[in-house]
Amino acid sequence: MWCQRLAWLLRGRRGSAGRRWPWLPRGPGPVLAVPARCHPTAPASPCCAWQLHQDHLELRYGSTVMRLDFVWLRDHCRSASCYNAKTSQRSLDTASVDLAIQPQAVRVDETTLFLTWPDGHVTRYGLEWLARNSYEGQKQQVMHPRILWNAEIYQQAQVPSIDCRSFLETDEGLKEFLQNFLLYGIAFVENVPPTKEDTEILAKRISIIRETIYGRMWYFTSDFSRGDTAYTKLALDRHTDTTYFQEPCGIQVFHCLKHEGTGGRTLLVDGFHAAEQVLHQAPEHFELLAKVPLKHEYVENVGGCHNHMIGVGPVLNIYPWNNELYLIRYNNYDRAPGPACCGCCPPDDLFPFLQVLFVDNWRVLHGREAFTGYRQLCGCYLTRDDVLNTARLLGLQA
Ligand SMILES: C[N+](C)(C)CCCC[C@H](N)C(=O)O
Ligand SMILES: O=C(O)CCC(=O)C(=O)O
Ligand SMILES: [Fe+2]
Repeated sequence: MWCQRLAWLLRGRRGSAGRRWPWLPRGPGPVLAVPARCHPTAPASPCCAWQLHQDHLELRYGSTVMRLDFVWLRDHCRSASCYNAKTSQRSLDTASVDLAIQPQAVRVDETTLFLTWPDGHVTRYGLEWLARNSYEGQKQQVMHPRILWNAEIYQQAQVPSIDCRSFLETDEGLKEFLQNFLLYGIAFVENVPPTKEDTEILAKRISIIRETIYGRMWYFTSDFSRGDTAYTKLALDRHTDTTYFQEPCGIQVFHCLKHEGTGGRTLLVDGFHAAEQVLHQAPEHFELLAKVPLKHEYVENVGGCHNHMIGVGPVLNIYPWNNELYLIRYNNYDRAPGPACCGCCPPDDLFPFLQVLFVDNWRVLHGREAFTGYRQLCGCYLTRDDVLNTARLLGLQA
């Protein structure tokens, strides 16, 4: 049961959350004078009918049957005194709504629901708006469309890299890039001059750079300037970064500026795909990975750098209200002493890259092969909200 529900949530659909608005009143209350019977609206809109119940209105609009609680209907009123359309903010004090409120009169025409409340206040709702914003309407929407991948799926999909100029200069280029990023959790920009400054321009096109203990834009090479394996020539097995932050960085940008030597290829694993495999093959392990909190820490005492960061959380982080997996925290290097963790990362996906790579650090694990010679990368972390904000402004579902 748990297993099945999670299976489709991994692919980014909305769950049938167990409980509806838990803060709404339930149980006996005054019964409406209007008997519960069906009110078809004008013959011109046969697709809409409604029925009053004790604490809610049932409204059928097209194929959507909505259960609209009276408190919800009063609270969401879009009249000028209840809602500021200029700021898109609610002005109504929700706490002032009588929890036993019932409308005095209800009318529905082809496009609009009209409610008159006991104090005479009138609320109007567009039926389209209700269908989009009601629980039932939202439940049907795909919240975060995703394509889960392994090496074969990703290669077959032939996801194009976006040209740097198109990314920087056109909304279409940026939108295509973000669509790929949202679907796969990784996306590439090609033909970027190999400098930190050019990489920064790309980062700023989609987000705000998240400054961390590593700085804002960083360079790194195998000089052990920081107390971390990333600053060596050693292989790095698959991991997500900053697991030792309370909120791990949302997105990581990598740009390989120079490599005179061998090896050093980037490994990428879609952690959500891996989680899905675990869910099917060993649901009890999935549950363990979702339940057992692990402590991660970053203890650094190298040169002038002194840091002690701690972040705690399970490997698989799941929203309790809809069972959606939203964040993977997996870094065996940075796991602090404590309970053991089950390895959860099946096959490796290998990517040589010279382009700028954007990685969803909440979903996709990265690593690298050991290498020889001089290898220099630059990059930065991005704030997740700002990337999603840019995507939404371009009309994408994020
Ligand atoms: C990316 N940059 C080189 C700046 C830092 C690397 C941080 C490495 C750390 N072990 C972690 O996984 O979070
Ligand atoms: O050197 C690389 O390609 C990646 C190193 C790494 O994991 C990191 O910097 O976060
Ligand atoms: Fe890393």
